[in-house]
Amino acid sequence: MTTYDYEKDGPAIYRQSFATIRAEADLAGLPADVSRVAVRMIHACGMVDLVRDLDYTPDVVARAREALRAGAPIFCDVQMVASGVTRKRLPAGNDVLCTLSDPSVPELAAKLGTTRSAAALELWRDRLEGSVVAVGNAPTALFRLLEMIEEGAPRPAAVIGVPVGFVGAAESKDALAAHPSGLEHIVVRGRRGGSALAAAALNAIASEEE
Ligand SMILES: C/C1=C2N=C(/C=C3N=C(/C(C)=C4\N[C@@](C)([C@@H]5N=C1[C@](C)(CCC(=O)O)[C@H]5CC(=O)O)[C@@](C)(CC(=O)O)[C@@H]4CCC(=O)O)[C@@](C)(CC(=O)O)[C@@H]\3CCC(=O)O)C(C)(C)[C@@H]/2CCC(=O)O
Repeated sequence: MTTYDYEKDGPAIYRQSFATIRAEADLAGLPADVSRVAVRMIHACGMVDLVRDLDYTPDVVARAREALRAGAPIFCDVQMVASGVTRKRLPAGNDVLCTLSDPSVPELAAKLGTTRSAAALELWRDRLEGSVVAVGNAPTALFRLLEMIEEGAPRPAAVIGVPVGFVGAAESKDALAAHPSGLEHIVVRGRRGGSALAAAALNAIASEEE
């Protein structure tokens, strides 16, 4: 049997990863709190050039952290994002909610003529005010959130907007960044994104430790 020489110490793997990211990624222009979030996002996808596409409002990390400390719920577009949130990092035992699998959603989507991901946001309204929203997959969910806010829905405290893909992903993130409501946000411009990135950003925001 071949014996491979590889690192088996979990904390050592993390230390080495973060040191590599800090050596290779150009984090110099980022505020300290956004830089920590960027490191975690790069850690989740292995792309040190992600920083190039990162866009954010300067207070997004502070506002999201404040909301979480006050007990705000976290709304996720898909279960993959919700599953990636490390519960023990959450400062107030915050609820992590994904309404995509609610039995009412398929019918709602058919009625509204949209995806299930977008229709599922109709079930967020009651607790949307001051919440933290993490969109890692579905561009239609992010577009729908912006439409709902224009229609007068309550405002979340912050939005992690990193849907991935080729249809609507870049456009939905551009729309969030340019939205007249001035929502606090962090986005990865362009096609890149994904549930793992959304969860990593959320986990970094939730606790200050690296
Ligand atoms: C168009 C959709 C896209 N999905 C992508 C990538 C991935 N999706 C996975 C999975 C398992 C799920 N995707 C759904 C959200 C499903 N995906 C869509 C929709 C058709 C529309 C969303 C939109 O355009 O905004 C969406 C269904 C819907 O009606 O909303 C999912 C609900 C489908 C399902 O299983 O029923 C499901 C979410 C499961 C959950 O709750 O966690 C993948 C794992 C793909 C796979 O199964 O192979 C993958 C995960 C990517 C990630 O990191 O999250 C895209 C690329 C985002 C794509 C949208 C853009 C495009 O260019 O096509």
